[in-house]
Amino acid sequence: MGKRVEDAFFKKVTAAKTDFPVGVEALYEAAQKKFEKNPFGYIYSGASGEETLRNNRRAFERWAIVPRFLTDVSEVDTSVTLFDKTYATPILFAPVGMQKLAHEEAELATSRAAAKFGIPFIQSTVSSYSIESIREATTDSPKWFQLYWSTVDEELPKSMVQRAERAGYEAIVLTIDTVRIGWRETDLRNQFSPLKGGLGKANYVEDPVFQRSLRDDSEEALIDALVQHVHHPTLGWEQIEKLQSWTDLPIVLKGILHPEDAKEAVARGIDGIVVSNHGGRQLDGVIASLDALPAVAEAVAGRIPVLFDSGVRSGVDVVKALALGADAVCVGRPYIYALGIDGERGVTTWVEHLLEEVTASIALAGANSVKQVRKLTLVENK
Ligand SMILES: Cc1cc2nc3c(=O)[nH]c(=O)nc-3n(C[C@H](O)[C@H](O)[C@H](O)COP(=O)(O)O)c2cc1C
Ligand SMILES: O=C(O)C(=O)c1ccccc1
Repeated sequence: MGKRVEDAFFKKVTAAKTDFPVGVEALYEAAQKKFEKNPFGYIYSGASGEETLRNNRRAFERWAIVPRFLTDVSEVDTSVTLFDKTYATPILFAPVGMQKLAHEEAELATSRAAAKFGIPFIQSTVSSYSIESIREATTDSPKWFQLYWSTVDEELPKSMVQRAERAGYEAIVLTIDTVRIGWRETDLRNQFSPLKGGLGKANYVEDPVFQRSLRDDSEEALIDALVQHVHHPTLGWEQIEKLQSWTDLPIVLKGILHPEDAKEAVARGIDGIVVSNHGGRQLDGVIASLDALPAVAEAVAGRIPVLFDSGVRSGVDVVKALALGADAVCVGRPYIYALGIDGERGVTTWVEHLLEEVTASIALAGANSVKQVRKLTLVENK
């Protein structure tokens, strides 16, 4: 007898019909039906004319995989090693704030779903549940903390980093592309601001440093302080040096698009970067994230991990991003749609589909590990 091959597709297609939407179009449509108009607008939309949002997807469609055959792909190793830790898949959940917009259980549900697969959950500074309560919900699973700097009081980011460290988080992801919020026309039309609604306050209200910045105990004072702390237009390398002095955790800069910024990060002892344009939500008209990836990966030349996000919607997309130089890939909106559609169960089903597609795609491309995926040939479609 030869090796028995597990074909997840064959099993699924012959099993009882799944009631969860299959594929990105169906996921989007189901989410649109389920969500209220304004939160949905906030989640799906991009900045200004949404040129970058569209280009993030177009960039994926421009690349084509040139597969190899007649190699043994009976076993596919999807694991990756980042900062000396090995994770079962090359996927991470991108930091998405205020997940109560999608579901009452918010990050408790998404972090639990991620935990089932050993997927690192990157918790946002503006999450709906605090660092401590998410830790409680998912004690042993890998979690990273995304930091928004505060220009108003630098003791606040320091305090948050220390809380994340105490809670056993494994890395700090400093977002550098949100010195202020992008020009979001859908939200302007809808007059919608989740911060104004008090969402995203959980990490702040539980922080003693934040408490001392409140002028009184009104809801208005709280929201005012929240908005003040989130913006950080003076963020620079000087502040990053302070961050490095506060923690021994790996520091990852999220939002790199220029190879020179990537080189600077390496030179300054940064541990990792995320090539990202924030899902087209910040400056519209910037380069598609996937178009920025090859040059950034070349500049980094394997010295630190290069992560990628913005526009990943399928297992094939994951393979393309890895082949173009990413060491691992973050997904944003799709897991939030799945959360809104069916809570923890929805996110779990969506991840199952994604991972099965990742494995099938790697094998069909003629690779049997992430290392081999990174050597695949990709060409630009004519
Ligand atoms: C609703 C929403 C909220 C987000 N909140 C944050 C956040 O708090 N911090 C952060 O660094 N990025 C945030 N992002 C950006 C994501 O981390 C990620 O860069 C982006 O969603 C990736 O693109 P994708 O949605 O096309 O996968 C948010 C994105 C969305 C859609
Ligand atoms: O909406 C976002 O993309 C985002 O990153 C953000 C930034 C500050 C406050 C709330 C959300």
